[in-house]
Amino acid sequence: MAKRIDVNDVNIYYGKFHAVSDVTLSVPPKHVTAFIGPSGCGKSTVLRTLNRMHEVIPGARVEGKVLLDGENIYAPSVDPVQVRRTIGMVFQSPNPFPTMSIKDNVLAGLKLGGEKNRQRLDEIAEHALRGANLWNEVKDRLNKPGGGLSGGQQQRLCIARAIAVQPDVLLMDEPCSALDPISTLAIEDLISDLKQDYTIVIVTHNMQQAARVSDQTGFFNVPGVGESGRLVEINDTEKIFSNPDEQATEDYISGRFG
Ligand SMILES: Nc1ncnc2c1ncn2[C@@H]1O[C@H](COP(=O)(O)OP(=O)(O)OP(=O)(O)O)[C@@H](O)[C@H]1O
Repeated sequence: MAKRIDVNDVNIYYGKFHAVSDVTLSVPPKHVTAFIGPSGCGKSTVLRTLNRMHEVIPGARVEGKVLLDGENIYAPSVDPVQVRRTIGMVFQSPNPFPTMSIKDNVLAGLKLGGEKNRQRLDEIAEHALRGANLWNEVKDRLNKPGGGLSGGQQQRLCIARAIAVQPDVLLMDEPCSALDPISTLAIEDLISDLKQDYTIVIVTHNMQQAARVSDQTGFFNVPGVGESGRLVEINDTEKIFSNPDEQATEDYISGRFG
């Protein structure tokens, strides 16, 4: 079930480096939210705090609250592994297990969770592969290695793996940056389909992509080298790209910097 995320006054550190300052934003369910901004402004860092992936980096820490339908995912009683199941992530380069079969790749997260019923696993694999728009291309070779698929197919396999565990939210960190234009369009179409069921947050370098796929867009910026990144503005995508509130957003989207 798609859920809402509220980020309240979040500050993010790598050791002593204060990488991102004072981020407050809301991500509505069944919408696509895009994060854009110049390199190093903290887009991926903020994305990783939304499912506690940030914590796997030694020395990294977060202050503030991230609420999933009102529950703070950083509360001491919350298990970060469970958070990462509920809030799934798709990475920049497709990262299937290359020698593992296509089906087992899709089911990797579920099997870790202990599900053993074969018929149930087959149904879930088909459902996830259909959801990721890959079923027709792979249904006759489910037992062949995931590494044998094209880059775009591998990325859709990773999306199938992420949705197989039935998350509430999908985070995508530049999911198309390693893909050709046709595979990119396939993933963008898929994102538009997936938002019927999921809350989606995507980091992208490609402003046209943000304009094409997202409902709201957050623009991040960093004032200078070694300074903290900040969220300059978050608004409806149409507004960000036509009439943003902040001059810095206007300058960025019109190509004056970054
Ligand atoms: N593992 C890390 N250790 C230390 N500093 C890091 C680490 N990862 C990122 N940073 C720093 O945090 C800041 C934000 O980085 P981040 O990768 O979030 O930016 P970004 O906007 O996603 O950049 P890009 O568009 O280039 O991917 C940068 O100054 C970066 O050097």
